[in-house]
Formats: sequence, C-alpha cells, structure tokens
Amino acid sequence: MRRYLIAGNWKMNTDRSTGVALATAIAEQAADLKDVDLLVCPPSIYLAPVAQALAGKAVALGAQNMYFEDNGAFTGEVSSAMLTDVGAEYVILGHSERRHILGETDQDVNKKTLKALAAGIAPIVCVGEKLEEREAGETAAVNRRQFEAAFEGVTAEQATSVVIAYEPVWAIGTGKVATPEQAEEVHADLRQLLTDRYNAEIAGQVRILYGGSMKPGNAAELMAQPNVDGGLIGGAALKAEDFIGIAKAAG
Ligand SMILES: O=C(CO)COP(=O)(O)O
Repeated sequence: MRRYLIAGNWKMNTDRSTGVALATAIAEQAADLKDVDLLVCPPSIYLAPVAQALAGKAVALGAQNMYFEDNGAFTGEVSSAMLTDVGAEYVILGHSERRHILGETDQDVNKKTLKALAAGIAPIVCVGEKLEEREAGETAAVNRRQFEAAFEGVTAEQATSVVIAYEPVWAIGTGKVATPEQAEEVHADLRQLLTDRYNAEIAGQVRILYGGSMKPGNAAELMAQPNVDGGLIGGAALKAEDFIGIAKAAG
C-alpha cells in the first residue's frame, strides 16, 4: 500500500550553511524511522550542497519549481535536466504561492507536470482553495479544476509517480490548520477524481499529502485519516526536531 511521505518545503529560507546543517540533522534522525519516506526541498541554488549532505542517507531531495522547456533563452529558470543533474527526485509544482503571487496558471502546472514525468522526476502537484472560495462553497470545484488541469495528458502508468498535495491557502503559514474532517473530505474527493480518470487500483497508489500549518502536535490526527498519506510542511520543516516529530506521527 501507500507509504507515508513527509516533505519539507523550505520555501525562500535557509542559506548554504543552515540548509546543509538542517539536512544533516534530519538525515541523522531519519535512520530510526520506518514506513515513512522523507524529502527536503531547499531553494534551487542550494540543491547541490544539500544533495552532498544527503548522499547515502535515507532522505530524498526535491526542488520547489522548474520550467517546462528543456533549455534556451528563459532567464532565471531551471530545467528538469538541471534538477536531475543535481540529484533531485521530486519537484513541487503549482504551489499556491507560485499560483497566487507569481502568476502561475493551471496550464503552466500541467506543462511542468508532463515535463517532470518525462524526465523521471516525481511531481508534487499542489491544489487548494482560497478562503473566499471555501466560504462561497467552491472548495470541491476549485480543487477539481486544478486537479483536472494538472493531470491532462498524464497516462495511467505515469499517474502513480505523481504526488498530490492538498494545501488550503487559508491554512498556509497562518497557524489555522484544516480539521482532520475538512482535510479528509477533500482528499477523498481527489482520490475519487483519480478513480474516475484512471481506475481504483491506480487511485489507491497515489499519495495525497496535506499541507498548511501542519505541526508535530496536529500531524497524527491528520494522518490518521484514511486518505491523508503524509504532509507537505512549510514552517515546521525548518526545524529538524519538528520535521522529525511530524514524521514520527506518521508511524
Ligand atoms: O505551504 C506549505 C508547504 O508547501 C505549508 O506551509 P506551513 O506549514 O508553513 O503552513
């Protein structure tokens, strides 16, 4: 069945030395954990030194974004080949900060998802509604639209490598975590969308993470939900102790 995945999204935080120290501290404690996959996603510029710190360790490396073109005149962007070159196995795509602050569209997320899969990188596709959308009763529709757009053209074979992260925008960095029931409702909807698009067997293999103010103190009840397969952690991923505390709650 599905293994829990605890993923740290460091966002635009850390520097070279604190990033390496954080990855090293997580890797040291990761050895004791069973039945859970750990992943850290530092800023692109620190992927290489963090990869070095994690060599031979039970913690995977991921990026926070990539571009969908292979190479060329795209100033400031990073390609899928560059990510694999430095050892990234995952890439976060369509994070709400990229959608709502940096203007990324559903179509961009789809192109990036297809490119990552073609390159052998596991995309972590983020979906999630804003507060006003939830209050307007649009939660299911928004998450469905983002899901359907991202999965356009993804084959059944590829789908099992995709990770979905449900991150309600109102819960990100606010300390206002979704209740386990709120999370489970959306996760179950997403699993049903996978079943409808592919089949129940494939849907049963895809990991659906929750993200938004997840902490050691609330992680266990969230991950006790049948369709919550781990977490995409922001603030609490910047302290090894908190990140490992969440990973322990998965067990
Ligand atoms: O956006 C997130 C992870 O991608 C969640 O951030 P916080 O855990 O800081 O709320």
